[in-house]
Amino acid sequence: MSLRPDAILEVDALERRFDVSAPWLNRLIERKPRRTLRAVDGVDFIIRRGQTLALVGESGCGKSTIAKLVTGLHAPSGGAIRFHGDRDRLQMIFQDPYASLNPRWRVGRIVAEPLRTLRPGTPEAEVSARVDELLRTVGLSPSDGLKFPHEFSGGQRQRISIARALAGEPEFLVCDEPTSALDVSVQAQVLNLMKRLQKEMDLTYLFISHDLSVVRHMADVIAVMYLGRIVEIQPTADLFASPLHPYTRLLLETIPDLEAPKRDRSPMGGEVPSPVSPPPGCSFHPRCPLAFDRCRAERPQRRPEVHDRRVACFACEETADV
Ligand SMILES: Nc1ncnc2c1ncn2[C@@H]1O[C@H](COP(=O)(O)OP(=O)(O)OP(=O)(O)O)[C@@H](O)[C@H]1O
Repeated sequence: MSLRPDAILEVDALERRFDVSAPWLNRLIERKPRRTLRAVDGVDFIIRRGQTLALVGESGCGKSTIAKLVTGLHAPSGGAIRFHGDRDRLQMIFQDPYASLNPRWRVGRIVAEPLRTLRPGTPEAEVSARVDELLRTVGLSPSDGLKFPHEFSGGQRQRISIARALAGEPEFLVCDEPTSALDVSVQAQVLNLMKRLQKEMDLTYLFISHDLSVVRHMADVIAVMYLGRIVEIQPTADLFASPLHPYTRLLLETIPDLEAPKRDRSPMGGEVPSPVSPPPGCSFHPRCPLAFDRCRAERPQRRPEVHDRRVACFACEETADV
C-alpha cells in the first residue's frame, strides 16, 4: 500500500545486519560470542517521482548498503522497500567508472549492452544509431564508441557510465558517489549533465554522497545519516538555512566557503563509534555538545507522519517546527 500517490520509492524501517563474527573455530577457542554489525538500522524515507533524494554522511554510515538494498544487491534483514516503478528500469551509477566499465570492451558495446538486454532482437543498425545518440546526449561523440575505456579521462568515463545507464531506459537511478573520484571542475560538469538529463527524461534519483556541497544543487530533499540511521531529513533549502541536528551542523561547518551565516563553531571531535557496538541512547551523544541525560539513555525517534522534515534529536526537537 502506498502512503503517497506521487512516491516512486518508499523505504520503511529498513535494516541490514552483517555477521562479522570470527570464524567458528576461533570463537570456540577464544570463547567469543557472535558479532553483528548494524549497517542500516531502521531507515525510512520516500522519494517522489522526478525528484532527487540525497543520502549524506561520513564513510561507513550505511549509504552504500542502502543503495545495494534498493537495487536488490543485498536482501534486507528487516523492514520494507516498496518500489512503485518498473524494476527493470532501475539503474545504478557507481563511484568508480574505472572499475565498473569492462576494460576489454569498446565503449559502443558497453553502451549497447543494456539496450540489447532490454529489447532483444533489435536490428543492429537501430542499436548503433541509438548508441550514437546516447553518446551525444552525454556530451561525447559517436566516434568515441570505437575506443576503449582507458582512452578516456575520469569525467568522460563517468559520462560513458551515464550513457550505459540511460541505454536501459531508466526511470529511477541510484547514484553512489558518482562524482567523488573526479576533480571539482569536472564534478560540476557531470552534476550539471545529470541535472539536465533528469529534467529532460523525468528521472528520479537516489543520490549518495559524503559531501553536502555536492548534493546542494542536486537534491530536492537531503537525508543525513549517522551510524546506520537517518538523523535528519529536510528539503535542501531548509536544511542549509536551518539545520536542526547537531551532526548536520557539524557537516555544514566542514564545508569551506559556505555563504551561510557563521554559526557558533563548537568543537565536536571524536570518532564515529563502531556499528558493532553503538553507544546506548542516541548514537551521536558521545560527540554532541547538546547531549543531556535522556540522550544517553533513550533513542530519539523521528516522527513518522511528516515525511520530508524530521529530526531525531531530543535537544533540538523542542525548538524545531517538525
Ligand atoms: N558485506 C559486508 N560485510 C560486513 N560489513 C559490511 C559489509 N558491507 C558493509 N559493511 C559495513 O557496514 C557499514 C556501512 O557500510 P557502507 O559501505 O554502507 O557505508 P557508506 O556510508 O557507504 O561508506 P563508504 O562511503 O565508505 O562506502 C560499515 O561499517 C561497513 O564496514
